[in-house]
Amino acid sequence: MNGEAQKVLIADDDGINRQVLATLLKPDHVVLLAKSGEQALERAQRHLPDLVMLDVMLPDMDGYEVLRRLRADPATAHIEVIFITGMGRPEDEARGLKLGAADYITKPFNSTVVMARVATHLQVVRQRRLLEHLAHMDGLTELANRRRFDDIYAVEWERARRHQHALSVAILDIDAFKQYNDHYGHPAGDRVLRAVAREARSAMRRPSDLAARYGGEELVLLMPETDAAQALFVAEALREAVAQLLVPHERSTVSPVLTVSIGGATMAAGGAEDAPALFDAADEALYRAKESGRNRVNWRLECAPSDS
Ligand SMILES: Nc1nc2c(ncn2[C@@H]2O[C@H](COP(=O)(O)OP(=O)(O)OP(=O)(O)O)[C@@H](O)[C@H]2O)c(=O)[nH]1
Repeated sequence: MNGEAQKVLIADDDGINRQVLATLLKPDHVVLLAKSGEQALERAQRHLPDLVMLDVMLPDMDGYEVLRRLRADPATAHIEVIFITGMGRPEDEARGLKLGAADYITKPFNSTVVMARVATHLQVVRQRRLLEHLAHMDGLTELANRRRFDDIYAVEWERARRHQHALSVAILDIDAFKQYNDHYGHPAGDRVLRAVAREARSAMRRPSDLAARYGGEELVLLMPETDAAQALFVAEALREAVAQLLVPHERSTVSPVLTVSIGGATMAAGGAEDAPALFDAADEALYRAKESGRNRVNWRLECAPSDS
């Protein structure tokens, strides 16, 4: 995450200024260019740069208006903006900063100072991203945490409903994990949880798939645009992959090695269950997988389409 070059959008109607700034920034950053306010907004929305270097005087709208519009759109609201301008009066600078600009640089500028300020602001962006990432992550398994799952689940459920896509969700529970902890110790239990999490992560092949840690020893899998047959296949492969880790579990009544049970449910394209009902169906399927002997996958094949 830290190694990627950060994107800087330079919005200035003066070709020479654009060139000078681009030459300074190109060695270490991905540079995008815009000549007008409209172009700056369009590029910002499309490329989501980390930082915008914004001239106050643009032909179609002033930089303050560009900044206001960036802040008004949730997708671009958090992009850092540095004003870079010939208007050096303190009131101009105060106005820019009040609107939420990170910095204000007056022309003619000193290249070394510009570079240093850009580096400082990009560092802040990097640290903020890292904090956001950590806030969404479970520390033990490095999977997404429950909060992250709940957010993504709500978004994907709504997307599936709107576009009439299938949506599959599964809950995985380690079998006889209490006995594992009791017999092998909690640190060994943690190692096992991490190993199962690694398998869950690698079972999630598509970019929109998500594996998350839902609670103590429960993981959840979210598979958008995946019908019941495909999701069941993935879940079965994951169950098998965990068994194939061949982690000895002397106290399990299910198998001599560590196993998992998985319950899943699929909202069929056009189905109209609500998001909690789909999750409850997966939970119910997990309960049945446990009840019928563990080390198995149980699927609620299709959620009933709505009557309406
Ligand atoms: N090592 C470790 N154990 C955890 C963690 N979170 C929860 N657990 C343990 O997971 C166990 C869950 O136990 P139960 O809910 O009884 O489930 P189980 O023994 O797997 O029984 P079945 O699911 O019915 O097969 C408890 O012993 C918890 O202490 C964790 O982060 N690390």
